[in-house]
Amino acid sequence: MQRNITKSHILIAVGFITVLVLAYGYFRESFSSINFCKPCVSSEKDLFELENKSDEINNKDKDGQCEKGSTKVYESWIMESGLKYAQPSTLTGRTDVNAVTNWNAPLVWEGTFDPVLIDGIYKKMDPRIAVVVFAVGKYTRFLQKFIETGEKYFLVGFSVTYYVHTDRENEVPKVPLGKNRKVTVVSVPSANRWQDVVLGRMKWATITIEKQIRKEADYLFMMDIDSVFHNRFGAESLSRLSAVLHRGYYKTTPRDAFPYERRPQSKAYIPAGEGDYYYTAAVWAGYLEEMYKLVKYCYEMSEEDAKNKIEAVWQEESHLNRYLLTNKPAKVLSPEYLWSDYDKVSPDIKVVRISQLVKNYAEVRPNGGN
Ligand SMILES: CC(=O)N[C@H]1[C@@H](OP(=O)(O)OP(=O)(O)OC[C@H]2O[C@@H](n3ccc(=O)[nH]c3=O)[C@H](O)[C@@H]2O)O[C@H](CO)[C@H](O)[C@@H]1O
Ligand SMILES: [Mn+2]
Repeated sequence: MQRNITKSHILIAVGFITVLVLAYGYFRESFSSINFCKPCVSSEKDLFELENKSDEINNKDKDGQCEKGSTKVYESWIMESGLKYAQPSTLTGRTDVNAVTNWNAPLVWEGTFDPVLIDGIYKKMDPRIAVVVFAVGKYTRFLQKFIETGEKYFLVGFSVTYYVHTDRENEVPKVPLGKNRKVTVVSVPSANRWQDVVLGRMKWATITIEKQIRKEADYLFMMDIDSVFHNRFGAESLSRLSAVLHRGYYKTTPRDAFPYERRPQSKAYIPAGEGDYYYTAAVWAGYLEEMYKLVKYCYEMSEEDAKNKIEAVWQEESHLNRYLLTNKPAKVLSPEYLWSDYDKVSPDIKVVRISQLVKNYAEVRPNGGN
């Protein structure tokens, strides 16, 4: 009897200790997560929500405060009081285009936002924007115009850093920059195939984000360098994840005719009957950590493909489209956010904000071709 009682006691005691240990683990996590980093927000009134508690904890400095930029900016929609702008209407607006996706995300066109208001809202959050571009081999020739026009039109008044990845550092031009804007040069190896540069962007961007950008930015843009800004490209482009409709397929192309990867052997495979839109890989953007996840995904999937001796039909663009099929973007940007000088501007494009240059593929690429 004595022995039985002792046994039950031991069992109860063990059970009790287990509960205590589990409870400790649980509460420890909750306590850490509610100890969030107020000093990271630019003012008391700017209520950035902070997520991903583990990142947040890891990034605290020795005073227990967050380094600026170590957390993600979560969007508050607080407007500066007294800002003057036109009254919004519930009845009038763009009727020639659809301004909302079927998952209820904004589809952004000229005329669907007020530039003063939207910039005002985002400026209040004071986000730091990273623009990741590659200029490998002869593509350094595009840097001057890209940065020069970027300074005129791209997120003017915001903090912007262009991370120029190149194998020809001495060819990076010195372009006069606005306040809180700079160029950071990152050295990458040369390549013999343009396909390797294009895909290599995913690898090198992953590395630069891990080593540097993560500490320095809240939003990240991935962009082709062979482009020129022509008009305002502002805060309406910012969201958790923003993708741009490819100008070639946005009007009437049936989804089965999108140039998705169609071979099941590739990780980028999208079967017939699926897909929303065809997005370009020449402009995509989002919260730094969301973009990190996506860039790394494209890198890892292309590595998987390489192991299986396959390369997706449009390289990282195919993987991007595969990802965005299941992970819907928070904003879809119209082709105003990447047009091409090869194409006549269509009447629904009221403003070309940035456009790809006509280039001699055979001359500019290391292995020619297009
Ligand atoms: C408008 C559009 O849809 N663009 C996509 C299309 O690119 P494009 O045909 O516009 O390709 P591209 O020649 O511009 O290459 C993409 C980018 O890679 C860099 N680069 C490329 C080659 C090189 O030798 N050095 C160098 O720096 C540079 O930043 C360039 O802008 O197809 C590519 C994949 O095939 C990518 O998905 C591009 O995003
Ligand atoms: Mn391009």
